[in-house]
Amino acid sequence: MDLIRLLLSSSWKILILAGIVSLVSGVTTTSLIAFINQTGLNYSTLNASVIWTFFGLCFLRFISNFLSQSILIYISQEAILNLRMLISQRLLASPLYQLEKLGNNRIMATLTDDVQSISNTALILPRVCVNSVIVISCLLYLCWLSPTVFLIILFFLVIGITSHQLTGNKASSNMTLAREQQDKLFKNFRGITDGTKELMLHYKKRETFFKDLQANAESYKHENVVGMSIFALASSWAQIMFFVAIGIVIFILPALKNTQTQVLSGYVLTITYLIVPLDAIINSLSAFSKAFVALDKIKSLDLKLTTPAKEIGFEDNLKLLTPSPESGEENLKLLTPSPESGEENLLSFSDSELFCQRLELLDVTYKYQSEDKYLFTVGPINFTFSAGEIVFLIGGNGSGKSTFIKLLIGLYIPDTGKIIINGKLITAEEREWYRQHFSVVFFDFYLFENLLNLGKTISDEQISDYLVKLQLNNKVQVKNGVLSTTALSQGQRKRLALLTAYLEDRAIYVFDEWASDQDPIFKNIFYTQILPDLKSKGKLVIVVTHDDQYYHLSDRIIKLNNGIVEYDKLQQQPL
Ligand SMILES: Nc1ncnc2c1ncn2[C@@H]1O[C@H](COP(=O)(O)OP(=O)(O)OP(=O)(O)O)[C@@H](O)[C@H]1O
Repeated sequence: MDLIRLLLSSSWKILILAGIVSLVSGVTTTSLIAFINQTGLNYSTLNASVIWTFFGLCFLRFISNFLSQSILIYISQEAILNLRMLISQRLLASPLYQLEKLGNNRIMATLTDDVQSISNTALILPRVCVNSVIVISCLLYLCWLSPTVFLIILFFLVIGITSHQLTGNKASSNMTLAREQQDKLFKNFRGITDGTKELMLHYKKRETFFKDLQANAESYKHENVVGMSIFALASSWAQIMFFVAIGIVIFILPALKNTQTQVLSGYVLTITYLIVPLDAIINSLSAFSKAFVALDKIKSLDLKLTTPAKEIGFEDNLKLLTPSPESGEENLKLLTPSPESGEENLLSFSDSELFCQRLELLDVTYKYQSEDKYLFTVGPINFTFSAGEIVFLIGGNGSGKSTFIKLLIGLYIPDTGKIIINGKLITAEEREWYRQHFSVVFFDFYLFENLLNLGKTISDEQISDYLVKLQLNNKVQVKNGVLSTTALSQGQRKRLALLTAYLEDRAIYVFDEWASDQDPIFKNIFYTQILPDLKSKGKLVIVVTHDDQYYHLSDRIIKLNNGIVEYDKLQQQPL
């Protein structure tokens, strides 16, 4: 509920307006029924003013109904937009280890399925609101017509709704189980997209994989069928309660109390009209139940969506997320920062701030940990790096090189120890700023087609020159800073990643096994031309490598073994 409050808090004024217009719409609907009831069945009172009043009410009902639905549609879509932005923003602000722990499947399932479930309710929410007003005003009208009839209807309404709620709880637990299966299904779907080649090649593997997928899909279907059927049962029961109520009013009431047929038909008209909106409300409850399951799932990601970023100690992107704790309003505004407000400038650091003379790591350690046990520890690590140095980081598989790199560049937060750049200690406040010193090509890099030339004035011609140097000019063109394609071989894509790093022109370069999938000629160019070129520009270059034939070209070699520095030596004859 906190989350819903937060999502709607930005549009509370429009929400009040929607409430007023919905009220007008509902009251007009009931007035129309009352009007038909009072005058329509009595032809002797028919005159011009009655007809004008009738058409006036029709017009008011049309306008207010249209307006209330439109406003509510706007509000619900705005809430979805805010939810998408909020989740994406908090995901980007979450510590890397938390995202790695959640895994891509859960994150993707939330960004697509959970947001979709909430979107579905957003589409029916306007109708539910308008229908609720109609039901309430019809009930009030009934109460005015006859308190006895009102009490009969209310009695059956309470029985219908209570029994619906009780069975609905059981259905919700099935919905929750179905949602759990959805996470597993997403894992299977990733297997299809990422493991297509392996699955195509191996019949047995494909068969086993498919069986697992089928089991998960069937389990998902089963839980949904059970959950939905329970809801269908509950809805049918609630609806039949209403017909029973009508039966009592028509068949039993006249026997107990002398009631005119005309008055009786008035009750029946009102009650019959009540059934349609009530039916719509009851039928939409299953969608709401699914949305609550989705909200719970989003909460379980522990992204702390409703807590202001400042209070939850997200060390990252603090400057991007500075909500006002009182209302949450500021939070939502900041989801779409406007250039005029200057908010976009908050994260742009001037290049003069981002130099690196000296980078020190003092007793830095990091532990991967699961609930109860430590899985792997890196450190304690003590290094001092200087500008214009080429450092090779070597070690066997699983020795901790990539973990060390993530620590060094500020993606992992050290458990103990200090990182100091140019004499400045890096604390939570500075971490975002600190990361801007690095250009990194990760082993599992991601290539953004259109994020090539950020904030720099580099012409397409200059970029084309780099493409020539990287021997990619026949494959890729650049127009307005956007690459024509990234559909290339793995080695060529890695060269494009290198181009991105080059254009970033940062103080420290880190390459995680960059050369491993380059051909011998380009591997040679990398070690003998590109690295010295960066060094000559005063960059600190850290290279994770297994290419021992080039070890002599570094200024310094650091070897890791089981997370600990095995040796750290300066080369006799560096480059
Ligand atoms: N997300 C993680 N959660 C838990 N343990 C991890 C995680 N990532 C890596 N590890 C553990 O940390 C150890 C070091 O991994 P790391 O990726 O740093 O090694 P590496 O030296 O880069 O290996 P390689 O040369 O194979 O890339 C591994 O033994 C692995 O078990």
